[in-house]
Amino acid sequence: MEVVIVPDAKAGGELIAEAMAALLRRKPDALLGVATGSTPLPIYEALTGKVQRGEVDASKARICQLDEYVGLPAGHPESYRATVLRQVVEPLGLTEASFMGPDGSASDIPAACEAYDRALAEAGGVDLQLLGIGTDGHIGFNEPCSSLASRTRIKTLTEQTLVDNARFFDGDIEQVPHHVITQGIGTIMEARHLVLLATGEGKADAVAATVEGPVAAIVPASALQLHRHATVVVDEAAASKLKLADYFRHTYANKPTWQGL
Ligand SMILES: N[C@@H]1[C@@H](O)[C@H](O)[C@@H](COP(=O)(O)O)O[C@@H]1O
Repeated sequence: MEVVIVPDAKAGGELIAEAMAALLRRKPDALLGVATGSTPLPIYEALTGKVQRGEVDASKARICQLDEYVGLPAGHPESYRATVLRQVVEPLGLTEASFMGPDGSASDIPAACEAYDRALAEAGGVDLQLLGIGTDGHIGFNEPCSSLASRTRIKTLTEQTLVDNARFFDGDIEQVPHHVITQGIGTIMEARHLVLLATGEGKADAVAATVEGPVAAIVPASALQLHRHATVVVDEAAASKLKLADYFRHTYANKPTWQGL
């Protein structure tokens, strides 16, 4: 696992967007797994800027979703499908034809979950999966004690996540769906490159447990320790509880430039 400490969220966004652009230059039809929440917004902004300035061609890129609420009416602005279309697909100049996501309004949820896992595999697998992290260490919507081998399936949100996400629903916790579909941890681990961005002091405990704690289902993001190509990008605030922060700074500062992320 590589840990990169950046000065702030904007620098993290720029660094990761450049890694995505480099991937698209090598593989124009790369399948990019995207995440929702506030954290990845600087990535999408930076990548859109690169596309608009002609620094990278994203016209063949394919985008896939990490997770989704269950039971929101189709087209609800806070569904993750609508969010990803608004924040990523449209700004990159893509259409829904380049986009894949699980169907949170399906009548047969287990079938929809299986279909999504199958669709990801049939698409050749995810090339680069962006991840945020919940304050409780979740990735996607894999809450603490999710199986580290889990596949895409339905999950129930913890009280903490309901509280954290109420801000997207007018601050009203009653409006936050209790159930979600999420790529499982086993599914996420099949992506060829995992890139987790965490910013702000509120994520410092979760980051420390993810990077320096034991691999344990109580901290779902700690599964990244078992991935062959996982990059954790953190700003100074989110890095503030890392014991090895100076080592991480040193290794990144001395990294050969050809290596990329
Ligand atoms: N399902 C999403 C996660 O994918 C995201 O990482 C997390 C953190 O969101 P934020 O980046 O807004 O803190 O929120 C939600 O729970």
